[in-house]
Amino acid sequence: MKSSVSAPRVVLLDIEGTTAPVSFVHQILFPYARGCLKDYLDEHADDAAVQKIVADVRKIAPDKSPAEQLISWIDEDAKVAPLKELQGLIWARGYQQGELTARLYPDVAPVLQKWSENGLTLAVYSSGSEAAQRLIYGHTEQGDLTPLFSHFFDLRVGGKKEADSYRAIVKEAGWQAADVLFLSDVTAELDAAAEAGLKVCQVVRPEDGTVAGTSHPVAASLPEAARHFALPGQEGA
Ligand SMILES: CSCCC(=O)C(=O)COP(=O)(O)O
Ligand SMILES: [Mg+2]
Repeated sequence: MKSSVSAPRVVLLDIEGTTAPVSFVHQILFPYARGCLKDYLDEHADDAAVQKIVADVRKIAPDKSPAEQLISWIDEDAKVAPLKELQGLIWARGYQQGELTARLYPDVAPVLQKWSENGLTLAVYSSGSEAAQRLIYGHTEQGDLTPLFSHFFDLRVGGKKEADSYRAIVKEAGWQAADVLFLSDVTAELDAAAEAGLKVCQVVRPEDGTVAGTSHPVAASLPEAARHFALPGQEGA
């Protein structure tokens, strides 16, 4: 009997914990930004982008020095737009100078290639800024993967735990919610996406120690997620 459930046409992917190890983000990227932050703010004090970031930080936290506030946010892993914008600017220098290379899980690049070759639309939704997303996929150990993606969504559409953010994404991209599969390691993000009508799957990477939830399908890798949703790229699941 033919299934009445349609296969996804679009795969929307979280980054940290889904395509890139938490350890790469927390042990490489965040410390790199933390170490350079004060010097970067001083050296780029005249740049319009930095001035906007500092003004945005002052609006949120008027009683603290912007640099100290930004460092506190890094330490708390706060998903705050001005911090994410600044991290993207700082990491750009690291990638350009060859000090940073993005580590993805080994299954990721082959599956993304396979999905793209088979006509699936691929998109990113991460708390990291669009610039940071383009950097990470532009400088992977497997080369530049940015051409595989049609859209890069960040906190400008809203927080990842808000259903309205997913509604805004499908509207902006002109997709039908039911055609989109969202992959993330975070249950609250999946709850929000499911509330907006997206298909969802939790990626539970053993290396990250992610705790599996009970309300959504679970996969230990992208090939396993492909198998759940009858997508190509199931080899290696
Ligand atoms: C875009 S790479 C850096 C990721 C990052 O800054 C972050 O906060 C991770 O958030 P995600 O939404 O990808 O889990
Ligand atoms: Mg994540």
